[in-house]
Amino acid sequence: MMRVLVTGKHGQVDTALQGLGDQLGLEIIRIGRPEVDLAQTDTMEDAVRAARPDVIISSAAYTAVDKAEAEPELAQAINGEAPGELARLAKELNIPILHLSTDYVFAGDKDGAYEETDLPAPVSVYGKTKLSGEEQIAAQTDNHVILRTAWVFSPYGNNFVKTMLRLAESRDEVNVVADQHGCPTYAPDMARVILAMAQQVAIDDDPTLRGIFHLTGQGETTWAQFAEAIFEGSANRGGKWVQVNPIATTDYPTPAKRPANSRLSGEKLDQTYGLVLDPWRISLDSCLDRLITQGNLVKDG
Ligand SMILES: NC(=O)C1=CN([C@@H]2O[C@H](COP(=O)(O)OP(=O)(O)OC[C@H]3O[C@@H](n4cnc5c(N)ncnc54)[C@H](OP(=O)(O)O)[C@@H]3O)[C@@H](O)[C@H]2O)C=CC1
Ligand SMILES: Cc1cn([C@H]2C[C@H](O)[C@@H](COP(=O)(O)OP(=O)(O)O[C@H]3O[C@@H](C)C(=O)[C@@H](O)[C@H]3O)O2)c(=O)[nH]c1=O
Ligand SMILES: [Mg+2]
Repeated sequence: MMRVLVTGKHGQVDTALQGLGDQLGLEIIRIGRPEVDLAQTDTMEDAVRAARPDVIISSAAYTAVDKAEAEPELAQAINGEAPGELARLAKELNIPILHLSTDYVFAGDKDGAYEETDLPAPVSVYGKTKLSGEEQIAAQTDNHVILRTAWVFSPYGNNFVKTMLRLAESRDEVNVVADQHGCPTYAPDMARVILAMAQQVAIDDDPTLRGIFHLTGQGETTWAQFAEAIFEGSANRGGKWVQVNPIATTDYPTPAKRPANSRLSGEKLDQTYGLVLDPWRISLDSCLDRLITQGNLVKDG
């Protein structure tokens, strides 16, 4: 049975990995706070070795994009240094490491979807620290896969879908930016693809399976259109409908700058691994089924 070490114990992606791993009969060992604090890299080694992993999935991160602007050192420790230490351990253990990164490594001024060969140029502290993590992984071991994903949503943790459903409880309309374009990605769908990739790299040393891959839901949207789809889906399930007023980014000031276009191309993943994620609208239906129809919003929220 493959032993998979995952960083993060309460996040969207680590929770989805645990759920699917259990179904597939894989041994998923999650490490995180309080025992392992990625801001204290010396807390990691014992826990990683004790897990005797066949593969490491580095998912935990400092993901509060706006707050990171005020805490750059902490964000760098967690998003930059900790992945480097994990990759050093992976190298010592002679196992592959799969590391989650973000669309926010890009500046957002490209016309089309970003490919793996496009040059990152992050415009936020979060984006800069995540790029540093990519670089530190690559510096430690060739046996790595960097998975850039985006706009992650799920029934777990904090995400835009749950924020919108929560806003619906107190508002009849909501202003949402309509000039930022990206690809919403469903955590359980990511888990399917990530575990398939992990199983493949664990048994195949082909270098073309390694390096950077973009991993996002099919299709694209804006935050405003995403919000509209969320409220339509809510209304279809007997939940509340809220009017979305599309606004410009300049009318929604935030501490962190976000890319105007961070759409990612999934072509390399499809061509190399033959893996694609589901269209985000289909996955949104699954997510809303779990949050509204099955009434998990309060329980998980
Ligand atoms: N969410 C998104 O929209 C996107 C995410 N990504 C990337 O995907 C990965 C997974 O994201 P997601 O699951 O959404 O993240 P979440 O914010 O849902 O979860 C983050 C996890 O990291 C853990 N963590 C944070 N700080 C520390 C620390 N100092 N020590 C130990 N654990 C820590 C959290 O633990 P605790 O509960 O204790 O805080 C939590 O388990 C991340 O690498 C992220 O950068 C990329 C693109 C989009
Ligand atoms: C809540 C809200 C947000 N917004 C805007 C702010 C922002 O531009 C956009 C999304 O807001 P959020 O704060 O939910 O999303 P944000 O924290 O920017 O999400 C990012 O998280 C990190 C971890 C990533 O890696 C990215 O891929 C991306 O998913 O919507 C509105 O316009 N109206 C609203 O009511
Ligand atoms: Mg946020």
